[in-house]
Amino acid sequence: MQMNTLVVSGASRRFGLLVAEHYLKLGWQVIALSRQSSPELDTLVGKGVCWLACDYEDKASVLTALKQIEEQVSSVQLLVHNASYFAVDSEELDAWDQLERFNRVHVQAPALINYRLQPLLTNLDQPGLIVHLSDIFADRPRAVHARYCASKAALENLTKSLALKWAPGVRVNSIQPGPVKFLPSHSDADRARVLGETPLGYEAGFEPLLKALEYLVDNQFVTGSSLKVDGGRSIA
Ligand SMILES: NC(=O)C1=CN([C@@H]2O[C@H](COP(=O)(O)OP(=O)(O)OC[C@H]3O[C@@H](n4cnc5c(N)ncnc54)[C@H](OP(=O)(O)O)[C@@H]3O)[C@@H](O)[C@H]2O)C=CC1
Ligand SMILES: Nc1nc2c(c(=O)[nH]1)N=C([C@H](O)[C@@H](O)CO)CN2
Repeated sequence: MQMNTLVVSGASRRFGLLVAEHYLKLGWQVIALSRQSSPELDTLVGKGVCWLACDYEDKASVLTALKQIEEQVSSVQLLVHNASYFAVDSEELDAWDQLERFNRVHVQAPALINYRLQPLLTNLDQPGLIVHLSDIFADRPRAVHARYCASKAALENLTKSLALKWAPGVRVNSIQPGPVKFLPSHSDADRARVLGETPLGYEAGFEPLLKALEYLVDNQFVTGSSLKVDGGRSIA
């Protein structure tokens, strides 16, 4: 029986690393993309994960990774675009330059990879699945993150248009996380404020996102959908 193949970006740490580890344990062939590796990812490489350098801001880097993927596999069952650049609207970068960065990471690189790997994902018996990691802020933006939110909103729209375009051979869905895991840069005050705005009121970690991903993998009748995993923050 042919081995399932996962391609996941932003795999050096946090949620991307968890996804790579999870599917490796399930016996999948895992192709992990990131700008650099990490000690944790190196450990997974030692267990069989294929790491490819891929900078979502650099088209040449993405094209090189795509060539390497096409040389290694003849089909892909799951493609997870997790890579993300998260920042407030910059004082240093103007809207043009900062949106250039956000759009490359959240829109252009995912689109370039999706279009190129679509033939490897297409299967009428068991459609390949593309999952975009989006954000609840895509639908209900935060002023301080206006440019980040705009790029994630574009990713949401791309999710739906590609789901229409490539059905029934490929399914395309997004996951919209809420405050699942803070960054070290988040102050105690930030954390308290955010959790105060979240009805379930706690930092859930990445496991709920993994459960959402598994649901999308398992449920063959879901495409063009966005799954919110946010402790209720988007309705507060
Ligand atoms: N954590 C949370 O609470 C929330 C997360 N999300 C979304 O969920 C996803 C996972 O979240 P989380 O793990 O916290 O994300 P991170 O902020 O940890 O970023 C994910 C990865 O993106 C990679 N990355 C950044 N820039 C680039 C680039 N130019 N090219 C390639 N990779 C890049 C980083 O790896 P490296 O630097 O090694 O390249 C990093 O490992 C993200 O898409 C995020 O936007 C949404 C809302 C809330
Ligand atoms: N790439 C990332 N995007 C986002 C993160 C993150 O850690 N990495 N975190 C959030 C949370 O909503 C956080 O800001 C708490 O509200 C949004 N996007």
